[in-house]
Amino acid sequence: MLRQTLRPLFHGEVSLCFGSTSFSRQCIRHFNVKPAKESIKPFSKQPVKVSTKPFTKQPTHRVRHPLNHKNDTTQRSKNYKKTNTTFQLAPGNVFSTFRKRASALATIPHIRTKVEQLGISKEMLKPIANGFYRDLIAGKVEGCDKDTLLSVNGLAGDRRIMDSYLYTRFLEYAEPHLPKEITSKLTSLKKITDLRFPHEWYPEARRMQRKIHLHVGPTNSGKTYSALKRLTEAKSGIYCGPLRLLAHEIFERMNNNGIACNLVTGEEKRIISEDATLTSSTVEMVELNRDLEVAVVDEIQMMGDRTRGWAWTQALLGLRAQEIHLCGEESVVPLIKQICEAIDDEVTVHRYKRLTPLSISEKSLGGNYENVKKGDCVVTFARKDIFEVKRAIERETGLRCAVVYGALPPESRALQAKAFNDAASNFDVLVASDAVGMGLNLNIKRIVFESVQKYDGKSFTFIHPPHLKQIAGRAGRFGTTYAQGEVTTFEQDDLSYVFEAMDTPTLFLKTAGIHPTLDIIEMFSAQMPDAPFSSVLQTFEDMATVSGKYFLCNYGDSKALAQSMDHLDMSVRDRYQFVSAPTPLRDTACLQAIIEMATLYSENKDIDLKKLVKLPAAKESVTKTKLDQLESCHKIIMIYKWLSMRFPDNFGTSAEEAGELKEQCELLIDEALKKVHFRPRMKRASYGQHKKTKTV
Ligand SMILES: Nc1ncnc2c1ncn2[C@@H]1O[C@H](COP(=O)(O)OP(=O)(O)OP(=O)(O)O)[C@@H](O)[C@H]1O
Repeated sequence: MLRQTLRPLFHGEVSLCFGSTSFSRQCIRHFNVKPAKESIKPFSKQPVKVSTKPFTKQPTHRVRHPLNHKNDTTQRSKNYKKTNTTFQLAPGNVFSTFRKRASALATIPHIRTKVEQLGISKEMLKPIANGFYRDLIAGKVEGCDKDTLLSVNGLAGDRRIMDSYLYTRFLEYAEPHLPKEITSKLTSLKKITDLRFPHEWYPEARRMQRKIHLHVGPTNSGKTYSALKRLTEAKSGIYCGPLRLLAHEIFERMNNNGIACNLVTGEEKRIISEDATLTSSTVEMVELNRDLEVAVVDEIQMMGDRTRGWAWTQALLGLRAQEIHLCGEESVVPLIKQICEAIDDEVTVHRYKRLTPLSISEKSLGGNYENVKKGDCVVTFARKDIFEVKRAIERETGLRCAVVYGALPPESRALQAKAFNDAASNFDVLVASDAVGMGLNLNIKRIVFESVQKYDGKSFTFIHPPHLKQIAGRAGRFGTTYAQGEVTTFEQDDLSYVFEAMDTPTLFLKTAGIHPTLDIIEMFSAQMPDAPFSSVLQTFEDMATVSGKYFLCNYGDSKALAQSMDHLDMSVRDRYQFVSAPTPLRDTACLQAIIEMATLYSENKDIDLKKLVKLPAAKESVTKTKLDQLESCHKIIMIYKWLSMRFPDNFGTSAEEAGELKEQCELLIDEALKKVHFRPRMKRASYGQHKKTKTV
C-alpha cells in the first residue's frame, strides 16, 4: 500500500516534447501533494499556550513570484500517508477541461498572441479553431482522443501544460487550412526546432572513437576517486563538475599535487599556465573545441535535471576526449548505454560498493532536540527552518551548530563545513538543507532528517528516494573521523519513510536534457522578427521535437526574465546571454539588479558593480533580514562576474575589484552567521501537546 502511494513520486525524469504526434505522449511529469494541515513541532520544552480547537488550515509558506505576482500558499504535512496524494484531475474532468479549453481556443489570450505572431490573423483563426473543436469532439484530431489525452503525463494537473499541448495539436491541424506563406514559415520553424539528433551537433566528436568509462555506485564508494586518478595521469584533460565549489576543489587539489590545472567556471577564469595539462570547470563551461586524452564528468545522473540536464548531455555528446569517465548513480546505466550505442562509442561500466557501513536507526529522536549529539547533521529542507532548528538545538543541548544551505555562497558553505569538521573548533552539530548532499566533505556521524518533505515551489512533496539516499550517504564518509554512518529522523512518524526510500530499487533515468544552441535560437528568432524574445522562447518550446531519449530542458526562469527585458533594445545574442545568467528570480534584489544591468547595457553605458552593491556595515547584532541582504549582495556580485566574462567592455569593474567585494561580502556573511539574532516566526507546541491537541 505504502509503496503504491509513493510510486508517483519516484520518477525523476521529465520529458517535454511537443510538436510531434509520435512524441506527444511524453510531457512534463508533474506531481503535487495536496495541501494539508500543519503539524506543530517541538521547538520548545517551555509551556506554550495551545489552542484546544481542532487544527485549522494555516499558511506556513507564502511565495510571491516577482514576475507573475502569483501568490502560492501551501502547507507542509508531517503525515505522508494521509497527504501523499497527487494533485490530478479525475479522468472525466481531464477530458471535459480539455474540451472546454479547445472550445475557447480562439479566445484564450496567450494562444491568440502566439498564433498572431506566426502571422495567423484573428479572422483566419476563428473558423479554423471552430473546425478544430468540431473534429476534436468527433474524435478526428490526432493526439486528442480520450485515451491519448489520459495517457499524457502532466495533462491531468496543469492547465498551462494542457494549453501548450492543445496549441501544438492545433498548429498541426491548422496547417492544411493556412495560406502558403504561413505554412512555409511553419515548415521552416519546424525544421529549426527539430532537435531529434543532438549528437549531430558535434561532428568533431563523432569522428572520434571515444571510450566511455561509466563509474557507478552509491555515495562514498570511491567512484570519483578512481576517475580522478586516471585524470592525474593524463597528458591533457578536463574535470567537469556540478558546482563551482567542486571545480575549485579539484583545481586546488591538482595544483597542490604539482599538476598544472586551470580553472574555468561561469564566473571566473584562473589561468595558471597556457600550457597547463588540465582544466577544472563547471559542467556548463565544458571545453568542446580541444582534443583531450581524458575527461571526467561528475554526477552524470544530473543529465536528467529539468533545467541543467542539457549541460551533462552536451558534455557526453560533445567532448573530444579519447577517454570519458562518467561518475554517478546506477540509474544512468541503461540510458548512457543506449546513447553511446547510437553514436558508436564503446562503454565499460565499473561498479562500486560503499566504502563504509551505513545503518538506519530503529529509533528516531522522538521529536526531542535534547537527543541531538555531537557529529550529527540535522537536515531540514526549508531555509526558514534552519535557524529555528539551530536555535532549538543550541538551547536544548548547549551544543553549537554550523549551518549549510543553498542560498549561502559556496565559499561560506565551505567555511561552515570546515568549522564543523575541525575538532578544535567549538562547532559540534551541522544544521543543513539538502545542499549538504553534494560537494562537501564532512565529518558526519549521523544524518537526522528533521523532515522528509520539501517545498517544490508549489507544494510540499516527499523527498525523492535517490535524493534522500544521497543525503543519507553523507554520514560516515571514508577517511573522515567516523568510520561508519547512521541515519535517523527527528520524528518517529517519518522513520518508516526513510526505511522505504533507502530500500527503493534503482529508478532508471529514461531521458536526458537538451537545449538548443544559441545559433539555433538566433535562427528561430530571425523567423519571428516582430515577436518579443520571451514569445520566441515560448514558441520554440511549443514547437520543439525531440527524440525518445531526450527532453527539452525547461526555459521557465529564462522566459520570465526575458519578459522583463523585452522592452530593451538588444540583439538576440546579447539577450540570450542576459536571460541565461544564473539569476534566482525569487530574490527581488537580484531580479532588479539584472534588469538594471541589462538596461544600462542596452543604453551602452558602463556598469559599475559598486553602484549596484552596497554592503551593509558589520554590526553587533545581525537580523535575519540583514543576512538575507548579504546573501542577495553575494548573488548580485556573482551575476555581475558572470556577465562581465561575456561583456568585458561594458562591465567596467575589474575582476580583482569584484573579487575583493565578493570576499568582503563572504566575511560579513560569516560574521553574520555567528551573530544572527533570530526571532521565532510563531509559537510552536511540543510534540506531546501536539498529540494532546489532536485528541481533543
Ligand atoms: N582507494 C582510495 N584511497 C584513498 N581514499 C579513497 C579511495 N577511494 C576513495 N577514497 C576517498 O573516499 C572518499 C569518497 O570517495 P569519492 O568521493 O570518490 O566517492 P564517490 O563514490 O564519488 O562519492 P560521492 O558521490 O558521495 O562523491 C573521498 O574522500 C576519497 O578521497
